[in-house]
Amino acid sequence: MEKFKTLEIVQKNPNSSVFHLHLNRPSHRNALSPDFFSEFPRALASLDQNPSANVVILYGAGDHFCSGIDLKSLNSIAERALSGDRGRGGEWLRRHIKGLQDAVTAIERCRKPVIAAIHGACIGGGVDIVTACDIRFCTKDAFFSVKEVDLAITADLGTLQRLPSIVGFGNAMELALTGRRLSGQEAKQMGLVSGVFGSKQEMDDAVGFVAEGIASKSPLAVSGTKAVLLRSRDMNLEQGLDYVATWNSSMLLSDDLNETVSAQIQKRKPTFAKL
Ligand SMILES: CC/C=C\C=C\CC(=O)SCCNC(=O)CCNC(=O)[C@H](O)C(C)(C)COP(=O)(O)OP(=O)(O)OC[C@H]1O[C@@H](n2cnc3c(N)ncnc32)[C@H](O)[C@@H]1OP(=O)(O)O
Repeated sequence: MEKFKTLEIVQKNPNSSVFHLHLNRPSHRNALSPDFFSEFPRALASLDQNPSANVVILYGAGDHFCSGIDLKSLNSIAERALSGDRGRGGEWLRRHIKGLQDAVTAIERCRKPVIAAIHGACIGGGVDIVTACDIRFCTKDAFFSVKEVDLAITADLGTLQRLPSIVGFGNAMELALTGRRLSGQEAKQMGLVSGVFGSKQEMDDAVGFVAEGIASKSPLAVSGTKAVLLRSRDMNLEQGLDYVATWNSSMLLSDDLNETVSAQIQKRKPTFAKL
């Protein structure tokens, strides 16, 4: 497995198909550096391609989940964009931002579900990341902030596009315009997270349980559910129904379907081939 500077992939239990991906720069509160943006899509692609991995849990190492963009990297971005011709600098900046967006969207490109387990701060770019995740849980001491507006930035790595369908348009607008801190408890009430836990250990245990449950299901059906829900989010009802009919016309009649039916009749747990 590739070694990363800003990330660590851990398979806690060799018999489990749940893999952990740690944002691993705790001395900087897991601030998102240029190295992170090149490593993150590679890490997710490797998990996508790893037949032993069915589910990924995303954690932050140390006291916080993520402190957002590495503030020092913003200077070098500005310097590069402002050196030389304005138009060409702007064109470079547009491509650069799209590259950063692409790194976050790697979460959605991963066919396996990615679950965010959030403790401490989840700020700015951290919110971009967790809103691209498939499920979110947090501790009661977690806090969230769509902080960009306070740095004179229009958030540009996905929060403004993904947050409204998670918490509703009005809540997303209020959070993004104020940049205010949202507590773990309020994040649960708003629907940003599916559960809030008293301690990190409690969250780790509960998230591990949820992940193992998903990992025990047909990997084909799980990846199909992720793919179809994500595409349907961006389509109207008719297009979404058409898309899932086409999807299932090629993937419904799998060995996994026979296996689940046989297992139910034989009162045993089903086993599935890897994806
Ligand atoms: C093209 C643009 C694309 C994307 C743009 C995204 C925008 C954003 O992400 S906006 C959000 C930016 N982030 C912040 O404003 C958060 C800043 N950090 C904090 O508020 C706090 O550090 C904390 C996360 C609440 C944690 O507090 P604490 O535990 O007290 O740690 P500190 O002592 O503050 O920090 C320790 C150490 O980490 C460094 N650090 C923290 N955050 C960042 C960061 N975002 N970038 C770079 N470095 C960071 C901090 O400077 C300290 O370093 P020392 O060298 O030890 O002093």
